Amino acid sequence: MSATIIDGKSIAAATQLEIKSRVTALTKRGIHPGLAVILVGDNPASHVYVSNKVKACGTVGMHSVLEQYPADLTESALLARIESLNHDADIHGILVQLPLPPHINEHAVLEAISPDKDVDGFHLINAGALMTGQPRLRACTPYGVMKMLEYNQTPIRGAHAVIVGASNIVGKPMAMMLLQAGATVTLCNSKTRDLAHHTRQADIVIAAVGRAKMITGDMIQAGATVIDVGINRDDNGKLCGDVDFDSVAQVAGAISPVPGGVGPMTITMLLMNTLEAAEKL
Ligand SMILES: Nc1nc(=O)c2c([nH]1)NC[C@@H]1CN(c3ccc(C(=O)N[C@@H](CCC(=O)O)C(=O)O)cc3)C=[N+]21
Repeated sequence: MSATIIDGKSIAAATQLEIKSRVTALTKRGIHPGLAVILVGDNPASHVYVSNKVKACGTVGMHSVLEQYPADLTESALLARIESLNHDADIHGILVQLPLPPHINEHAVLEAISPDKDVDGFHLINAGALMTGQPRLRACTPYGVMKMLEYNQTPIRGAHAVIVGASNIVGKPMAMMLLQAGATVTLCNSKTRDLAHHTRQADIVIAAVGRAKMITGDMIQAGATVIDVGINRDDNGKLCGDVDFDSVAQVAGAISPVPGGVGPMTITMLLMNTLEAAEKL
């Protein structure tokens, strides 16, 4: 193995220290940053993620509330709850954990959150602001990936970045952030012909497809930086990413692992967004 490991856990810890001192400073001025997390239904993975987010708030000295509702909560009840949090002076960030039960319209819920409290960065206003180069609150996962690239000192200006996966929550905002930082961006999707042809030309590969170990060493240019956004279970039920770590680590210059890569950074940037939302006040 030759690649440098981009250790999301330690970058997350360092970033959380910075967040913590800014939270302390803000609290001294009488503003105590607060996050509300709403979980509807009983998806077991969501429970784990949500409790990790609430725990992380404690680590940086933020206030948090976790609201859990049964899977049959009506959409109008959820919208009413969001509206009340929009006006709650103790709450600076609102996160509604996805996925929602099928009877609830996800778009309607995301647009109901005040853009100033939309710490997921999923509201149309925040997505549009990023797209037009005036970023406000940014989607946490791609924001975290940018931090990881920065810590690794991966050159971005003029580099060719290939993103695999064009979702609204990762691929598309990732493309905008890399573009803004001066990369030439290729955004691949499930219909892309000859995916390996594209990934092999990349200085930076971002894997965000949701298919276990589908990016293999033969698809990577020697020395490239590879960031793995995937969270899957392999045949043995073990947590793994979209990148086949063992083969890619032989050729890449740097690689982020799963677990311990993008996941901890996603949570950290959620805290950063909540802090930024509170500081804006
Ligand atoms: N409104 C909303 N915002 C989200 O940001 C959001 C969401 N809904 N729904 C689900 C996904 C998933 N997600 C993760 C965050 C951290 C880890 C994480 O920290 N993972 C650890 C491992 C955790 C484990 O052991 O399962 C790691 O990669 O090292 C994983 C997944 C946020 N999401």
